[in-house]
Amino acid sequence: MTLPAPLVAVVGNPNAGKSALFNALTGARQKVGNYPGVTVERKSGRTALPDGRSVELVDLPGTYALEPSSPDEAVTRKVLEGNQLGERKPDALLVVVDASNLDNHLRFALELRSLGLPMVVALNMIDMAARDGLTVSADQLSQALGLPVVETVAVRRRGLEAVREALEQAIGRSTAPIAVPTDLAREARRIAAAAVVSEAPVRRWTHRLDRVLLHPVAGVAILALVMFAMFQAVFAWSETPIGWIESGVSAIGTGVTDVLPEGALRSLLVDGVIGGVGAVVVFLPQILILFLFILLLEGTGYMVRAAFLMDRLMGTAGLSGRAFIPLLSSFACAVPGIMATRTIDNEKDRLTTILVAPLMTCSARLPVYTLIIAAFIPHREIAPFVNLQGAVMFGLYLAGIVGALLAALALRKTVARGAASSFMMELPKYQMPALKDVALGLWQRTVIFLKRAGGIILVTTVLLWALASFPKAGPGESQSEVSIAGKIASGIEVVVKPIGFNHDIALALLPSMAAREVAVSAIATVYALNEADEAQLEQSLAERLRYAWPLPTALAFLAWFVFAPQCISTIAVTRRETNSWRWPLFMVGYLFTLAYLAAGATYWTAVALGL
Ligand SMILES: Nc1nc2c(ncn2[C@@H]2O[C@H](COP(=O)(O)OP(=O)(O)OP(=O)(O)O)[C@@H](O)[C@H]2O)c(=O)[nH]1
Ligand SMILES: [Mg+2]
Repeated sequence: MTLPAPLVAVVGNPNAGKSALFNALTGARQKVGNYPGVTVERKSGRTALPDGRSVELVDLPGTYALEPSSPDEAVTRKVLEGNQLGERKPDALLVVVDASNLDNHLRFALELRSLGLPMVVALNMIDMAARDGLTVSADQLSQALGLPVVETVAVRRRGLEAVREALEQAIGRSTAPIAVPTDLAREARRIAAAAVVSEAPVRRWTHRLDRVLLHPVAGVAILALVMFAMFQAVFAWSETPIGWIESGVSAIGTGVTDVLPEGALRSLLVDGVIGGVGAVVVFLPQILILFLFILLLEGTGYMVRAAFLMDRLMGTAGLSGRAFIPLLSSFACAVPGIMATRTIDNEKDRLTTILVAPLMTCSARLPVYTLIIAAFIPHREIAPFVNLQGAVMFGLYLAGIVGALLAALALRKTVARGAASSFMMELPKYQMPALKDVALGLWQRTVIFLKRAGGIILVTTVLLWALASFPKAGPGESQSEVSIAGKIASGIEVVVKPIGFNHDIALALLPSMAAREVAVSAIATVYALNEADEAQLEQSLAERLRYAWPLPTALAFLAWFVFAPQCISTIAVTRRETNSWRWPLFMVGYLFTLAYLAAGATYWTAVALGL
């Protein structure tokens, strides 16, 4: 009776070069099949050891950790533990690691030691590492890791004989399991550092920076600080350019007033188009400052680190780490964010992400937030370099994020029951952001914003102008009460009065379903129609609001906008991406409920505090 050839499983992180090494070792002697019951390819082949014995190699899918997060990874784990149907338990492991990405790849290698199987480590891609200015020593790595390590360049067939020799020595040797270190990432970093002979400055700096920026406490604190500074800048740097746009808009308005005779056309242009759309356009500088920060952070390589830091936090809320990028793009707009959830392959993970994406503060909320903040929150330093206005804005963004995490947690316990799958990402080197890309990104945001202003916002505002202009108020009557829009608003007011909303807000709510910024243009238009008084027209919208609204009402309005799904496009894209009306309706329902409760709680708390 002949014994079957020893089985060696080729394992490692995705893209380590497993298949390349497997192909190089087995040459033409490969067989392809499927694991019974699962659609993962089983590729096996033979190679001859120096002593003439033959071993069977099986090439496994790339895996980040023993805890599987995908069906592929589940197969890998089962094979390694000898539980996969149709596969015997391996006699040894050939662990392939990428030399230029050692600390990431060593984590899995360290976990694998707990299986108690003989292991050989192929230190692959040393050519790529050398090109990056990194020299790694197989001997030093072997010592630090306590395993045989062989240098390979799989695609150039370098190191194949050494792998075969190492396998020959390893197979059959009894090996005790080594417990997985408690701080796996730190241990992997330590061992990787011990293996490095020399490193180019960029790589060294990247590692030094990462030690601080990826630290679970310091790193998160720095991220919060960066975000905080970003919102401070949104207010601090925008004042001057906003002043320019305001003067420009008001000059155009005066110009048109001078040229046209009094009448409906003049009112349409001055009160509707220029007054309404102009009130939104002034927020362009703030949006650009916000995106300048985001683009710079992306360009330096920091954004991926932010995702890495958030991964754990999102995991506790039941969100997949893959949700980070869709949620991050939802800060620009939930529509592309929701479309980006297609990269999440688990259905429940994806649904949860879609349902909470509208809670990320999109740039369309910025005009609303800024208007109310400028009107009601004093421009005052509460600490050195910390302005109250920026702090409130930061708080509103934070409220959205916290709301999203809590909502995800609740959804995971109810309609989208299940646990989140984690993922690992490759961290790029730090670099100077390419200014051309940043400029291009800002230009694109400008175009998007102005197109919205000239499109949906203009159309809705003109429509509202018409509804708010007719029928005309008689003497002693108020235009905003008598008009069609005013009548509709009075109906809505009944519902929103308990949460402190007034007639102005009730009037803005319906049209701002088309686009959130319309809340600003609508209020601006209605005020322009209402007040023929020249002196009042000279005042900015913020100044007029300050006198017209009590503070608790303004705060309730802010709280409302953190949660309310005031956006038809988001509802439409949710319908398309989930392929039914069920989830968009659910989303609208739960978000409006949250908005109502939050606004009410804010209003009554503020009233109780005597604000
Ligand atoms: N320069 C260089 N490239 C390599 C080396 N080994 C593999 N590659 C390349 O790296 C890429 C990934 O290699 P694969 O063998 O497909 O990696 P894998 O580990 O099987 O990846 P998954 O199956 O996705 O987990 C391919 O483009 C290979 O050509 C190497 O030693 N040097
Ligand atoms: Mg492969």
